[in-house]
This record gives sequence, structure tokens and C-alpha cells, in this order.
Amino acid sequence: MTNHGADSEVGRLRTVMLHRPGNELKRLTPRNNDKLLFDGIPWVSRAQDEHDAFAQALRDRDVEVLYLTDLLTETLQSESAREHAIAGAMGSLHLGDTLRAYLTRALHDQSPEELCAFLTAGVRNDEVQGGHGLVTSLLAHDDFLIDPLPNLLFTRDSSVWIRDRVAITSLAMPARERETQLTELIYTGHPRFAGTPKIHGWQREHVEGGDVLLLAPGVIAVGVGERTTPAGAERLARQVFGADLAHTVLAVPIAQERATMHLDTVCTMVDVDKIVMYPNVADSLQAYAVTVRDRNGNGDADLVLQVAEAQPFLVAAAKAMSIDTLHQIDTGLDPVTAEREQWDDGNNTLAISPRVAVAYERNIETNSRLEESGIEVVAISGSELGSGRGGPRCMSCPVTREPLPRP
Ligand SMILES: NC(=[NH2+])NCCC[C@H](N)C(=O)O
Repeated sequence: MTNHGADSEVGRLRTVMLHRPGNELKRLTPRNNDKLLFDGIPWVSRAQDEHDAFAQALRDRDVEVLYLTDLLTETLQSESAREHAIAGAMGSLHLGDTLRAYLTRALHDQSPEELCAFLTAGVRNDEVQGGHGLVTSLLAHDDFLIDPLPNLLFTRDSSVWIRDRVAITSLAMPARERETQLTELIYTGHPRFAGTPKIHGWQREHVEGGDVLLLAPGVIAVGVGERTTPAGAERLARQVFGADLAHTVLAVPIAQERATMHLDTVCTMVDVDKIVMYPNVADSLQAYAVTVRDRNGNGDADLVLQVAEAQPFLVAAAKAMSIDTLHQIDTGLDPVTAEREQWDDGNNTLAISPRVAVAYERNIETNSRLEESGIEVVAISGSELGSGRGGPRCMSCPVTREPLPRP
């Protein structure tokens, strides 16, 4: 078994899981893009070129790139994985028994590659040949029988490695719910991940990976807002404490709105003690430090949690990380530029190692401040990729990072 896992946001990145945008993006129309959580209609081939350049920039720095669809196709070689996958996709209450039975049979006849394509790009009513009863006749021709998953691009959200465990997350928006059935299949069935212990799960309280920041070994910040719920943050805390994956969880309230859907839209780590942060929230961001007061028994539910009073985020974080200061990279931007660059994911960087971070090239001001602070910026273009509102961090799930040297 390969050693996978991560205990920080900045330890040398060795392996990352990406999703190359595919036919699921071709499903977006001006009528469904809001529901599918895109702000525009991307030019798909250009988005693929941009994504290929992103992957290449990582490979050029000796990062192994795994593609979600390759892992899924390999997983679907197994009959039991295929059954699970098909049953998951057939769970929708849109279908009715006649159509469900027909689709189940039809999907069983597909090769792993084809099945992977249907699971990711979905199936539209007019793609089903012949009349299959009342439901297909009454649904509109462009209704989806299996919804497409355009947000698979954002692999950060659908699973998170914490130390040697992988958390299958529970996504809050209906358009993304099914993504975690796929990540669960991969981590359960793919030989590469055999034996990996899992935590959380898509049936549990909402937690999205974009809200989970591994600030330092043992210290995890969890954004609580539009996506991760307070109960989700508590559940995750219990599990990481129960498995000894962390000693402190910082619950960080963020505004419940699209611009700040995840904690990683306002801040990301770029060094062991440096964070790039949206200046318009820097002064107001607060954190509740959660630790274990008592272990009454063996189960996660037996833990008695200690919740400290809210403190400024940077203060609470530095304390939990046992460092003097968590330096906020002073982006020093005027509020309007800051707001524009935050919207375009300027604060959403992916660290390859301490002080080396991938960022969208368009955020000129934020990037120049990063460079002035000694961070090497690996700039990628994201004019099309960005239409889903996600940057380099959202588009990557670190599978293996080298552990940071312990102080
Ligand atoms: N970690 C992140 N910030 N992910 C961005 C996800 C964007 C995606 N369109 C959504 O709304 O869910």
C-alpha cells in the first residue's frame, strides 16, 4: 500500500487528485447554470487547455497527478463497485420504477469507461431511446434523468485527507450531492487505496473540503457558513479527536453567501506561518477553538468537547499552532480591487511546498503582494476554469504531502 495522507496545507505536495473538465461542462446552459453552481457557460475546450496547463505545472514540479475519472474507471472494473455506482445514481426520485429498471439494465451493459462517462456527464431524457413509459413521456426532453456533475472539477470539496485518513465529505448543495458517492467508491474500491481508513461520509452532517484547512499538524480550521454546518463542524471535530488526528479544531464562521462559500475563498496557507487573506474580512474573522476536555469512553460521541470563547482568527490560530504569529500576507489592496480579486479566487492558492503556490495569473495585485512577501507564484490562467468560482486550491485534492518537520 502506498503511503497517502497530509498533515498540513504546505508540506511538499507529492500526489494530487484533479478532475479534467469533460462533457459534464457541456451540459451547462443559461437556464441551468445557477442551479449547477456556475456563473457562466465555460468554453469547454479552452477550460481543458487551461486545466492541462495546471496539471503540467504540477508535474513539472514533480507532483504526481491522478485523475478522478481514471481512478473511477479503474474502480468500476469490479462488479460490486459497478452495482454500488449504479444503485447510487438510480436513487433519484425523478425516475419512477419503469425508467429506473430500464436505466439500471442499460447501465449494467456499459463498459467501465462508458459507465464513468454517464455517472459524470449524466443522462438527459432525450438520450434515452424509445418510449419507456409515463415518466419519459412527460418529462421535458432536456430534463436530466441522471444529473451531470460539473462541479467535480473542484476535487477539494468531495474528499479531504487528514493525516492517513480520508474524509468523505457531505456536500450541501443538491447539485453536488452525488459527487461524494463517486469519491467514496474510489476510496473504497480502488486497489491503490485498499485499507485506507475513512472518516465522515456523505450520509452525515454537511462538511465540504473547501472549508477544511490543515493549518499545521494537529490544527484544523473549519469554515462554517453556506456549506459546512455547525453540526458538520462538530461531527468532524469529534472524529478527528477520536482518531487522534488533531488536538484543536478552529470553527470559523464565514458569511453565508456565494462569494465566501468556503473558508478557502477567503484565506489559504502559503507557508508554515503565512496565510494569504482577503483584507476585507481579515479584521473580523473569528474562531472558536474546540479541544477535548474529557474522554468519557471509547466512542467519538463520548468525547466531552471544550469550546473556547470566540477570538480573532489569527490570534486563535497562532495559539493553537504554537507559533508567535500567523502572518497575514498584507495584500494591502483597496477594497474594490480586493473584492474583485477575491471573487476571482485570488486568495485560493494551492501550495506545492512552503513559499511556492499556484495562483490564477489574473489576480495581478494579490500575486504581486505574495511575491513581495517571498512567495513564489506559479501562475496559471483560469479565464474559463474560473467560471465555476473556484481556484487552484478548489481544483485539487492533495492525496500525499510530505509531513512538515516537527518543531
Ligand atoms: N473549495 C472551493 N472554494 N470550491 C469552489 C466550489 C465552486 C462550486 N461551483 C460550488 O459552488 O460548489
